[in-house]
Amino acid sequence: MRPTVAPFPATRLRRPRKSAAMRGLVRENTLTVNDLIWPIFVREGENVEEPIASMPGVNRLSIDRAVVAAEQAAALGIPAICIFPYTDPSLKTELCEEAWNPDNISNRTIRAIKAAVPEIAVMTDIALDPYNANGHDGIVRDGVIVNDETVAALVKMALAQADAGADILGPSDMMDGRIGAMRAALEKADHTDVAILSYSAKYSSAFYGPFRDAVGASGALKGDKNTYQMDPANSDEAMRLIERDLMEGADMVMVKPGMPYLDICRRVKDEFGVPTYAYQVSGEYAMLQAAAQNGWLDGEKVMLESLLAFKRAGCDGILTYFAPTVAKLLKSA
Ligand SMILES: NCc1[nH]cc(CCC(=O)O)c1CC(=O)O
Repeated sequence: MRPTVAPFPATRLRRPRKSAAMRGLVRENTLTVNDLIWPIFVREGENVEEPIASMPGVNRLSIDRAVVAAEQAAALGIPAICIFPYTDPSLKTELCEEAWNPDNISNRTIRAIKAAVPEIAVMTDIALDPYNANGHDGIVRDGVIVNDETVAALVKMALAQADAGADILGPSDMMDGRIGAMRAALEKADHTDVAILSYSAKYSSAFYGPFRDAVGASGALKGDKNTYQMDPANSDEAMRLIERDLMEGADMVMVKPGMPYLDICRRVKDEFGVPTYAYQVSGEYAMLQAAAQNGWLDGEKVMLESLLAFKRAGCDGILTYFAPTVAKLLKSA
């Protein structure tokens, strides 16, 4: 970069910060409603909005309420909604067959939303944990999460979601080879327009705790996910995973969690220049909400600041539980 700072007082870097008008003129990044993907949790029932204790302000919704949420999101201009299922414990098995049931809670929600609000993009989650008796993202044999058998199951899951009308598939399982296998299966099934947003750099993080409560996987999970999710110590490895998933047919890539991993977001954008997303995960949401509820932080301000930081780090969009709140704020601003 060429030097742009003449010696003081020729340069006074406070000049462009003098007023809101000046600050607006020199602002490098902005957060807009187009940057938001809203994750929601769905469950059985009718007219149900069940609070999740560790995620204040977030509810598990029955399908009819999820459709209303999608209508509200579309009215606010939110481009995409992402569906996560709370599965009845009686449907969880070792082989996770419910995951590719065309009529599971997730696939019925996709159909209901696409029928009522076709303009909103529907994203899904592809991983076995909500359907697995042991809470893992993959099939477990003799204590080992088996890769290739899991990929075969994930492909069935992906096809069922595409058949239900999903616009964006979100593989969050971290198995090897799953993007290529899904892409090939989608092509073969004539689902040529279904996008894959790969959770490529997904870390084995303690920030997922509240989410596991939300989908009812916390109690079931034995052990940790360290043999498939990434070591939080690594950064070069994330670049290899991103490149691998792009080469296998991912359209968009994700870094997860968000705020503690902004360095990874920046590297991905700089090295690959592809549509890059971050997930502001449940634990990040819980931290900000808890502090705001105690009056320790200004909730609205930290919400906006945390999301703007993702844009500055190079992200094209953010999955955030704050999506409807922030969309309303941006609309009224
Ligand atoms: N594979 C499931 C999945 N998909 C998204 C999240 C976390 C989202 C959040 O914490 O908000 C998880 C949890 C996990 O990997 O244990």
